[in-house]
Amino acid sequence: MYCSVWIPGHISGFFEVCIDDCIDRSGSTGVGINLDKGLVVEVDVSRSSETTVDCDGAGRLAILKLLSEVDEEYDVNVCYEYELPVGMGFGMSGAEALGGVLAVSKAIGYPKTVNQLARIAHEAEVELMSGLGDVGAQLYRGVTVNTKPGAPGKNEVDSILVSRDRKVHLLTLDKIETCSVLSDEKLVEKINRSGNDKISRFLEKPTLDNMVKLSREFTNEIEIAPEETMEILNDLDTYGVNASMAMIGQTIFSIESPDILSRFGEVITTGIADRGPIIIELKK
Ligand SMILES: Nc1ncnc2c1ncn2[C@@H]1O[C@H](COP(=O)(O)OP(=O)(O)O)[C@@H](O)[C@H]1O
Ligand SMILES: CC(C)(COP(=O)(O)O)[C@@H](O)C(=O)O
Repeated sequence: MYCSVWIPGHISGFFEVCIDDCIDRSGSTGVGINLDKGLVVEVDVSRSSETTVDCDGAGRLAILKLLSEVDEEYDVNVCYEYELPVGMGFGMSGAEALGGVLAVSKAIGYPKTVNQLARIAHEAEVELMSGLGDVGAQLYRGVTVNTKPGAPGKNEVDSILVSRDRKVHLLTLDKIETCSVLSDEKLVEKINRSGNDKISRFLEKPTLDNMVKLSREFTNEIEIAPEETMEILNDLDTYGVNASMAMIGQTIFSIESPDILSRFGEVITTGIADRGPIIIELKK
């Protein structure tokens, strides 16, 4: 049994961490952009005497959680085709988890709604601290505004529509392990103070340009950007380019002037996703 799915990449511009004992209330609020580059997850599944899943991280945990709900045992072979780099703030761990459960449920014919599946992926992400709001946002297209934290179905995600020709330009520098930031209490306090202010101010003027501007203020205030990233952002200021850091990775994103951005390294240009997850192929 085989299934392949596609999940959009997601950049968070600013966010607030909201951890609760109950997974349905645990996650984040914040504003982000779903990209038309993302992750393809392919799974090959066969019946077995013992369940095995041959990948790591959020994808593995999410698939194991899903399979713990069924009586049969399966061998799951997982293959990822990353259209964006991992660990650089593109929600690839969320895409692994969401893509994994969507593909396996289809492959084994275990019917569940999108929110039921996404809740499992969200739970895996929150348990590993590899993401908080990505899975909830990745179900949608465009620019997402997460105003109530929690598992998909219990959270509240609004969005803004932007013209199809808007692009996002990305300069990827290095990885930052998401859980290393989220497990630092002092840092989370700083993130939450700043994030809360940016979300309110975004809602007063919900535009893509304002999103990038507020993201940049957030980046300045939370002080997690490594020196090289901050230097490039400051240089971009002198050229009048509105840019910020993708949370949480050493990636600079901008919605203008790819020519100026490319003076600092190779630039990836992507559109803004006009769809959420899709099933590419299913073979029983
Ligand atoms: N606790 C963990 N154990 C194993 N793998 C992990 C863990 N946390 C994250 N990962 C894996 O590390 C990679 C990077 O995750 P993350 O830092 O969340 O970056 P991204 O910004 O791409 O979502 C992903 O493949 C994810 O599944
Ligand atoms: C910013 C982050 C907490 C992590 O994002 P990533 O590093 O891309 O997994 C995200 O999940 C969010 O809640 O907005």
